[in-house]
Amino acid sequence: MARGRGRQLTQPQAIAPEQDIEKARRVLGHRNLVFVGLMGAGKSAIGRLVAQMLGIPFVDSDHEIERVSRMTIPELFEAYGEPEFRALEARVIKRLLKTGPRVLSTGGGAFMNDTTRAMVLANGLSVWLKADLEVLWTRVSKRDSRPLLKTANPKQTLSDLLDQRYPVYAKADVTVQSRDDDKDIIAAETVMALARLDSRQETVSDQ
Ligand SMILES: Nc1ncnc2c1ncn2[C@@H]1O[C@H](COP(=O)(O)OP(=O)(O)O)[C@@H](O)[C@H]1O
Ligand SMILES: O=C(O)C1=C[C@@H](OP(=O)(O)O)[C@@H](O)[C@H](O)C1
Ligand SMILES: [Mg+2]
Repeated sequence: MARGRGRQLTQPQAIAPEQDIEKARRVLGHRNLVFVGLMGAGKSAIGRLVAQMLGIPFVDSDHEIERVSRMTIPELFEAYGEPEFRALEARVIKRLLKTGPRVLSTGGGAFMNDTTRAMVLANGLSVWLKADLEVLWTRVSKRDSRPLLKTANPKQTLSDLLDQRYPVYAKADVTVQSRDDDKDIIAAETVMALARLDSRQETVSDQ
C-alpha cells in the first residue's frame, strides 16, 4: 500500500493515533506483549511492527531458541524431537518474560504448554492473532520451514491444529483478527485494541 503524502487515510487505518500509542504503552507497563496464534498468523511480522510503533524492543522466541542452540527450528525437531524443543521453548520464554517492556512473538505451540501459558498470563499481556484457515495456508505453504507441517496432507494438519488450539488461544487477553490486509493495519489495530484496555479517565491534560 502506498505510504506518505497524498495517501488517502480511510478506515481501517494503518497508523495508530498518538494517544492510543501512549495508552497502549501505559497498559503494558513493564510487561511483555506476547503474540500467540497459529503458524502463519503473522506473530513474527506483526509483532515486529507493533514493537516499532510502541518504541520498545522486539524478540521472537523462535529466533532466540535458534540463537542459543545454534540450530534452526527444523534441525532441532529433527535432532531432538518435539518434546525437547518444547522444553527448550518453555525455558527460553520463561527467561524472556523477565525483562520488559518489549514485544515477544512466540512460536505457535508455545501457548499450548500449560506452564508457558500460565507464565504468559501471569506476567505478560497476550494477544491472539486469529486468522482463518485459508489465510494461514496461503502464507505457510510458501515456505517449508515448519516441521509440524511436513505431513502427507499439511493443509489438513493445519486444520486439525486450528481445531485443537483455537479454544486455548482464546484464553489470551486480547484477540486481533489477522487477515489479508496491510501488515501496518493489523499492527495499528493491535495497538488500538491495547489502548481500549486503558481504563484511566481522559483528562484535559491528556489531550
Ligand atoms: N497482514 C499480512 N499481510 C500479508 N502477509 C502477511 C501478513 N501478516 C503476515 N504475513 C506474512 O505471512 C508470513 C507468515 O508470517 P509470520 O509473521 O512468520 O507468522 P507466524 O510468526 O505467526 O508464523 C510471512 O511471510 C509474513 O510476512
Ligand atoms: O505451531 C507450532 O507448534 C510451531 C510454530 C513455529 O512458529 P511460528 O508459529 O512462528 O510459525 C515454530 O515454533 C515451530 O515450527 C512449531
Ligand atoms: Mg513466527
